Amino acid sequence: MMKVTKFGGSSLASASQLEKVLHIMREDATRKFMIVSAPGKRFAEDEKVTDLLIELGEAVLAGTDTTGFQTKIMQRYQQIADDLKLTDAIMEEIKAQLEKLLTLDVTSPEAYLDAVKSSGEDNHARLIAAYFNQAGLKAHYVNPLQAGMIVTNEPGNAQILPQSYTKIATLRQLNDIIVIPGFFGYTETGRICTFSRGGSDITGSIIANGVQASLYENFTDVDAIYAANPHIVSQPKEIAALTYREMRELSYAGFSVFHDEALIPAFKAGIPVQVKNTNNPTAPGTTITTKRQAIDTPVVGIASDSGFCGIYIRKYLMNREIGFGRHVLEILEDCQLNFEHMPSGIDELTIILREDQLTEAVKATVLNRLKQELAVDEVKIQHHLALIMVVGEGMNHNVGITAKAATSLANAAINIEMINQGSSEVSIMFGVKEADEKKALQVIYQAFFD
Ligand SMILES: Nc1ncnc2c1ncn2[C@@H]1O[C@H](COP(=O)(O)OP(=O)(O)O)[C@@H](O)[C@H]1O
Ligand SMILES: N[C@@H](CC(=O)OP(=O)(O)O)C(=O)O
Repeated sequence: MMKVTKFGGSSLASASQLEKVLHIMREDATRKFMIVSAPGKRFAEDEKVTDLLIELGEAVLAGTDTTGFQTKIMQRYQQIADDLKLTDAIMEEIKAQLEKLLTLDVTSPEAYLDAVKSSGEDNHARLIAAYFNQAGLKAHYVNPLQAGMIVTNEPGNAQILPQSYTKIATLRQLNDIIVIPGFFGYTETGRICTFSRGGSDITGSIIANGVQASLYENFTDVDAIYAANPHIVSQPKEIAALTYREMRELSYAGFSVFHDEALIPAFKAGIPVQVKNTNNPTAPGTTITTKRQAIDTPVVGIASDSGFCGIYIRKYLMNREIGFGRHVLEILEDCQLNFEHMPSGIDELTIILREDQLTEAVKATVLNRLKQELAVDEVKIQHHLALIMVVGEGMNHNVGITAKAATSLANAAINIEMINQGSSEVSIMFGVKEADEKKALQVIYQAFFD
């Protein structure tokens, strides 16, 4: 039995948090691989080291003063090192690593920013390994390159390459605790490339798959995954068990507690994922597996996210025009736009996408091409949409889920802009105006859980 244990930024934000983490790692000898994030927030208004590093990198690229950011970043590590009474050697190493960032090649700004961002986890992994050894728990820092994390060359959005897994499997032969920084890998040409934000969860899942772990533990700052975002719904129900599919839907739709891309590697190797609380490690947490026992409640969770828009297209007899949909999607592809949903009717089609992709120039191109090449009767963009996702594997045995959610919205006088349900029936999406997002989530939650 061998576990991969990932600690998020909030679990590693200060010396007192690191003491809890040491205790967690020490009390279970099967916790062999440890994946770490950069120091996160110690309190609500605090700054994450990753955010400070992004500001530092942007200042370097803009040629503006960087000393303020350098000082703040060094102080975060120094404070931890001082409180844990670590030797000077580790801070010398971190200082040298940070100084090196200022001398790196900036010809590719995106690649440069990734190198800067990745140092948050890299330096923290070095510090944590040093701390464990000083406390008498043998640990080794292993860089993602040594670990075999080879990724695509997509800065800020890397994906693991399949050949990585063979090398990762050899990590099983190493002794003691292996501390691997999360969030980044190396391209085939040896450049650092990070996953998307929150991507240390992805590293943990990849390592769990590669070493064939018996469990992937993900330690964070809540007792469990809740049925709704606790910042919007007060005291939501804890979820004891979820399937990979449910979790992927929920995390993609707004449950930021676990990265949606972190499900696939664990799922492919059939490794259960357990989300647990560093501040309350005896709480059972949430377990994510292929199947869960007793699907008694049809809905397990409700997620929401804002920042979407809809491109509404209407054309009489659209349904008879072969290739119409393909042509619309080709225009989106040419503009490098990702879309999320595509609800349609006989003479109409809506493409839902993240609003931040639609710059004025892209918007003009898309609208012009739709008008000219497809001779549509009407095309308009609906801005500021939020999507509410009602998720549960049990929904396909239950009639009336859509009606129940829609009734709760109607009773709260919230207009439904659109509804979409995939044929797998694991989720139903409701589009509402951003201004209605919180209220909509609260009333749908009440309808299913109160
Ligand atoms: N449905 C949910 N269940 C639990 N936590 C949630 C949920 N939705 C959002 N969160 C937020 O996710 C946070 C944990 O994720 P994150 O900040 O990424 O943690 P970490 O620092 O461990 O990586 C929680 O503190 C909580 O505010
Ligand atoms: N530090 C990175 C990666 C990460 O996973 O962080 P956290 O575990 O704090 O969500 C980020 O902020 O995006």
